[in-house]
Amino acid sequence: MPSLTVNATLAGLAITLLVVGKFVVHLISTRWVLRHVPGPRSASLLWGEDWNLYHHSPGSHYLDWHQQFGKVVKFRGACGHQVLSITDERAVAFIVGAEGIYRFPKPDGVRAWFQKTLGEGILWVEGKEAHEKQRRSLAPALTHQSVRNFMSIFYETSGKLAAQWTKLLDNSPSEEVEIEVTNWAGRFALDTVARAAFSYDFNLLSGEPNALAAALDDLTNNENNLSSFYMRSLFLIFPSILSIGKKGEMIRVTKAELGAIARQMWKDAKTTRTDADKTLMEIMCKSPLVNPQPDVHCGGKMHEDEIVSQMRTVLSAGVSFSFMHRSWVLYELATNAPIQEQLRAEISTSPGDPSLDHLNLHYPVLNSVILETLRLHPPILENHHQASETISVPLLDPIPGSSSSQLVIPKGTVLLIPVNVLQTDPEIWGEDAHLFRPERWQNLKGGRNLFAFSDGPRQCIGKRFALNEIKALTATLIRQFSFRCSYDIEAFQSFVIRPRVKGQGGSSLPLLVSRV
Ligand code: HEM
Repeated sequence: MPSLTVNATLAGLAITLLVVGKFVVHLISTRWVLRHVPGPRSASLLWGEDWNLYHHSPGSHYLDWHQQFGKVVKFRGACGHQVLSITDERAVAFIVGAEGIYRFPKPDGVRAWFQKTLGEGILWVEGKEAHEKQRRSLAPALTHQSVRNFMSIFYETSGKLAAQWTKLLDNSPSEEVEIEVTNWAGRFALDTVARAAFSYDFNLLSGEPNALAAALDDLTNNENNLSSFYMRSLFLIFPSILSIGKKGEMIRVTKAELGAIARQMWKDAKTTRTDADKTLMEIMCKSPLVNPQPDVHCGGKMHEDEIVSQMRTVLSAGVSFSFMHRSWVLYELATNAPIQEQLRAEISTSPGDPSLDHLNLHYPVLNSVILETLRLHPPILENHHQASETISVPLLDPIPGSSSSQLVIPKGTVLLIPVNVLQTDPEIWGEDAHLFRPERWQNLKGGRNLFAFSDGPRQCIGKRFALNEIKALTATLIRQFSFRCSYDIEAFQSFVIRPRVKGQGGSSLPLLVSRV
């Protein structure tokens, strides 16, 4: 027996040494290949730049570094691992485009996060064939026509939110009430996406507490505490950290709860035949990939677990990626009174709820406000990738001191595309790029694209859904309410970029709301 224990200990030691040895060899060889790439000196031996990145205004270091070192910057993350931050247009287009995207998958840690929280759905899947299969099954549910059909849901949930805010004003002795907008934006997002995806009504807009909504929020709300920092910093190199502690338990519980709802909805969709393709689930159900014979009930090519992961993914992406955008739109309107007035005047020209086409074609102020907010407040700050092999990437501008228009990225290197740097580049957006100026979108001469939804074969498949949902909500709210902000609000790094009252912990956006 003792010899068994000794053998097991020796085997454990050997495995640890092997893993550490591989990590060290990787560090040394990567450092050698990337030695000519400029970047900041590491602030800490253990945490590299992670501590600074986490505790300063989101993205501010990326702005400084790219201004100082150019369009390819090297820095160290935790335990000395090298990270490349890339804004070179040609390199970015290559990495996220058809040629690069499957050779630059998501880093193992990011995939582990999606697998543990959502399952093996489209945000987790890698490899051209497997990804395209999942994407084809979802795409019909998020086309222009499908989103057109969801407009009535968008207006209905927007109306419910407006009714709740009216009730708060009715019950207030004052003509103005302070409303914590991020909480309502989360409720709105979950109710809307669940209605569109499954015809399921969480009824969060009733204002009652809801355990699932709270769990989803907790999962992605970091509040700059130490344990969140360790988790965020280490999961890219040691993905197994996601299974431990309070956060690990939270991840398991939320995944199980979302899964139970998705499974029930899947069962209902299999047994309920409808003539109209109403929900995302029904549309997926009729996809030939899911159902080889469209006239029989669902089943067949996609496994039930895959469908459940997919629905969990849509719910989570539809909420977590997008609900802060709603908050930032209201924040920008509250702090830019003339633009708020302009928008209200534009919306008031239409008596009822404008159709999707009408919204997109005849409301230039609304459209520019939505895009300008996404430009200045991209919910996802960095787009992460990892080289699956050693790859030579084309550059528009050679690295300073070099004449080569190619950058060799060693296998295993983690790289990121800082969205805030791309979207505030003065060369593209002008010297006032840091300012909220929606009118810039009305005089566009082409060539200016947002990167907030990424690009290429893996760009956001819910982009149309997200944009039209926020337009319906903004049009509904601006007609009825006026917004002011009396706090100093700052952005902070969480899963997405959230607002909070300056110096306070959790995410919050208290706005003063009154009737128009
Ligand atoms: C403002 C709102 C949103 C933003 C900024 C956003 C942003 C993004 C980004 C950057 C990606 C690429 C992630 C990557 O692989 O690196 C993505 C992917 C995705 N998004 Fe969105 N998203 C938003 C809303 C939505 C909504 C409302 C839905 C669903 C209804 C959705 C569903 C998805 C899905 C399923 C993917 C995976 C696509 C794939 O891998 O092929 N998103 N989103």
